[in-house]
Amino acid sequence: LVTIEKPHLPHNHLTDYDKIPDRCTTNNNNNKCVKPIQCPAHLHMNEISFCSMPESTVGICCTTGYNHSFEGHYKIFKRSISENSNNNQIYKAIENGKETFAETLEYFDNKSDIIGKENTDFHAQFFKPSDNKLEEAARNNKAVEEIFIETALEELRRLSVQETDLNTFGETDDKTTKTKRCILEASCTNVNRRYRRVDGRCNNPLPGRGLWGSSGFPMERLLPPAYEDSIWKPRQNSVLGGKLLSPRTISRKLLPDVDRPHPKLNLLTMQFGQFITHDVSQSASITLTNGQPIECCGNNGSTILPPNLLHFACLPISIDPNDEFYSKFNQRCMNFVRSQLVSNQDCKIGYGKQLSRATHFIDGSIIYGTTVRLLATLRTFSGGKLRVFNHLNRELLPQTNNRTQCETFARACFVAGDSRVNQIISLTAVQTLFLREHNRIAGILSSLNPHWKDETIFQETRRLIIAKLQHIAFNEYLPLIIGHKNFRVFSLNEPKGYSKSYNPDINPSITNEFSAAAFRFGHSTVDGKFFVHDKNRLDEIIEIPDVMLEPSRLLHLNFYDEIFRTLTNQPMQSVDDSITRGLSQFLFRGRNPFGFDLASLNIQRGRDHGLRPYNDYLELGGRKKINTFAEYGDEVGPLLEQVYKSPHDVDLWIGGLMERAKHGSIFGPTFSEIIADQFVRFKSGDRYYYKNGPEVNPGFFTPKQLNEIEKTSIARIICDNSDRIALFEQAPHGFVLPHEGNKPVPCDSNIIPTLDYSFWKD
Ligand code: HEM
Ligand SMILES: [Ca+2]
Repeated sequence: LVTIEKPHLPHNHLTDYDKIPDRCTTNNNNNKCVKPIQCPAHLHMNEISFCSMPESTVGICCTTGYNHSFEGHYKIFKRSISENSNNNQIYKAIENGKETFAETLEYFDNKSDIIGKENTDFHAQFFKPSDNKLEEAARNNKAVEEIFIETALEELRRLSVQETDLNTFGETDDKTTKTKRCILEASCTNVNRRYRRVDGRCNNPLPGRGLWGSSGFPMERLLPPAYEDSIWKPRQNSVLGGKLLSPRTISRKLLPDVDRPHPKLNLLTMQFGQFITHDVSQSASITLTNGQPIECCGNNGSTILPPNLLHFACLPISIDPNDEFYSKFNQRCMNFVRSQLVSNQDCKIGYGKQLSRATHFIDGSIIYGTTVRLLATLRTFSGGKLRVFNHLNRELLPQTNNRTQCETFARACFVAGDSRVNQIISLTAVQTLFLREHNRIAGILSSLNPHWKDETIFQETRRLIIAKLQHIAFNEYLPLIIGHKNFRVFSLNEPKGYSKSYNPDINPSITNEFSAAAFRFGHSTVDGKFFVHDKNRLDEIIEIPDVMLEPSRLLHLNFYDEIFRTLTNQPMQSVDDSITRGLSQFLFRGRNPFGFDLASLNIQRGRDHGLRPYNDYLELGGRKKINTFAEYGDEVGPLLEQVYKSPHDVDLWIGGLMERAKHGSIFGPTFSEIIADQFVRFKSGDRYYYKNGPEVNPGFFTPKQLNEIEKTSIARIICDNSDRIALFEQAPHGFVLPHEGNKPVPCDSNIIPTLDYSFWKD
C-alpha cells in the first residue's frame, strides 16, 4: 500500500469516478488515504469515497458494482484485526492460518450459543468450502475445519474473478441469468431493445454490469459499513464504550410533534417524494422460511423475547419503562426485523449487502412492477391499457382480495406495481393518477396510430410515462428540494434537448445512505392531518393513521379530486426535528390505541444497514467532523448530548435532520449531497434516461418529441386526470403553494402547457 495525499472531495462529484487517479496521486506524507489497488481490466474502480476517509486506509475496492475484490476485503479485515481484536477472532484466524482455526470455530460456537444456529450459518456462508473441496478433504482424511480455513485464505488472497454458477440471485422472470463468481451477470442478448426491461436488467450492457440497478440488486454504499464485526453486526456501541441508546429513546427525546408548515411547498411535494422513493427503493425484511413475518417481542410487546427464542434477524427496539407514550400500553418492545441481504453464496467473503426489490432506476416500476409476471396481472392486453377498477365511471386502481396489504377492516384495497400502494391514501391517489395518465396516453397513441397492436401501444405509452415521470422528478421536484445551487454544482441542470450526461461507469444503484437515511427526510415533511375541502368549505379533517392501509375513502365520489386539492393547497411540514405523532406513535395502528414509531424504525434501519455515524458523512462532503456537542450549536448540541455519549455516535438520519437548510435546499448540506449524488446516478447511470439521444439510448425520443415532453408538468397531469367533480383548476407550479405568482388557473388554460402528441404519429 502506498499512502497518498488525502484528496479533497469536491462537493460536486461524489460519483466522479474518472477523477480518482488525479486525486490519489502518490505522496508519502502521513495522510492515510491509500492509493487504490490496481483493478483487473474488466473490473473498475468504485467507492471513491474511501479516498476521503483518512482512517480508511484500506478500502478502495475493485468492483463490478457491488462485490469488492477479495484483496480489498482482505485489507479491510487486516485493519479490523489490528484495531479491534476482541470481536475478530475470525480475522485473526485467517491472519494466522491453520494454527488458529480452533479460534474460528470458537467464534462460531459462541455465536451459535447467543443467537442461534441460523446466524452461524449466515457467517459460515462467507467462508464455506465448496462441496468438491469437502469431498477431497474427506478422501485425504483432512479435518473439515482445516479446509474451512484454507478456503477462506484462498478466497481472501484471490484477486482474479472466476466464473461459477449462482442461481439464488433475486427473482428472475426468465432463465437468462448467468452468473460469475462475484460478478453476478445477466446475459444481455438484444442490448438494443427499444424498451427498458421491467426488471431493470441490461440497462448497462457492458460485461459485468447487466444487473446494475435491477430489481433484487444490492444497494451501493458511499462509505464502508460500520458493522462491528465488519460483516453484519449492527453498530450498537458508543465510540466511548457502552451501548448506544435505543432508537426509541432518541426519537422521543429529540423529535417532538410540532406544527411547522413549510412556507413554500405543498403536501404534494411530500407525496411525490414517497412516490419516487417507492419507484427506486424497497428493502425487505427477512422472513421465516415459510414467508411468515418474524416476531421479536413477547407478551404483546411487554418484553423482548429471550435470546434463545430470538430469531437471528431480530433487532427489536427496546422501549424505556418511562416512555411517556408507550408505557401507557405496557409496551417495552417494538418489533424490528433486519433487512434481507443479497444471497451471494459463492462469493464467500464480504459484508452483508441489503438489496432493493424495486428497480433502482426512476423507471415507473412503481406503476408497472418489476417482473413480467406482475406486469401481466396489471395489463388488459387490449389497447395498451392497464387494468382498472371502474367505479361510478371513474378509473381506480384494481382491487385485491388479498388483504395482507391493507387493514382487515378496510372496504377497499388496491394493487399497483408496488406493494406499498395502500400505505397512505394520498400515495394511493398519486398511484391512481399515473394509472389514469397511462390509460389516457394509451388512448391518444392508439387513435393516432390505429395500426398499432396492444403491445406497441403499451410499450410506447410506458416509455412516454417514464419520460414524463423523469422529467417531473428532475425538472420540477428536485430543484425545489435540493435547491438550485446544489442542482448546478452537481451538474444536474441541463439545457433542453439531448443530454450528454450518460456515463457507463456510473452505477445507478441506490446507496444505503440515501434510502436508509437521507431520503427519509420526507418523514419530517408529513403532516399528521389532511384538511379536506368540499368546494371551498372544510369538509373533513383526516388523521393520517386512519388512512394508512385503509384507502376506502377513494370510493367516495368526490374524494379523488378533493385529496388532490388538499395535497396542492395544504403546506407540507418543514424538514426539521419534528415528526408527526401520526408517524411516531400511530404508524399502522389499525384499530389499536398505538402503532409503530417510524422515527425509531429509521434509526434502527440505519444501524441495520451499517450506516456510519453522521460525522463520517460530514467529512465525506469535505467538511470538518464535529468534535464537541457545543459545536452543534446552542439548540441542537444539548439535545444530542442527552441521547448520545459522544458527538461521534450520532446516527446519520438524526444528524442530517438537525442540519440547517442552506442555499435554497429544504434540508442541510449532508442530505443535499447524498440526495444529489443519488440523482446523478439515476440520470448518468441510466442508458434509457429520457433525454439521452440515439447514440446511447435505444429508446430515444426524436428532438420534436423531446421538445414536447419537456413541457410536462405535474399540474397538467393532475388536470388531465381529474374527475372534474371537485377539481377544475390548478396552480401551474404543482409542488408550490398557490400564491401571487402561482395562481390556480382553469384546467383548460394554456398557462399549464399541453403536449402536442401528433409527433407520436407513425
Ligand atoms: C406519507 C406517509 C409515509 C409513511 C406512512 C411512510 C412509511 C414508511 C415505512 C413504514 C418505511 C419502512 C421503515 C423501515 O422499516 O425501515 C418507510 C421507508 C422509507 N420511506 Fe417512508 N413513509 C411515508 C412518507 C415518506 C416520504 C414523504 C418520503 C420521502 C420523501 C419517504 C421516504 C422513505 C424512504 C427513502 C424509505 C426507505 C425505503 C426502502 O428502501 O425500503 N417516506 N416509510
Ligand atoms: Ca424503479
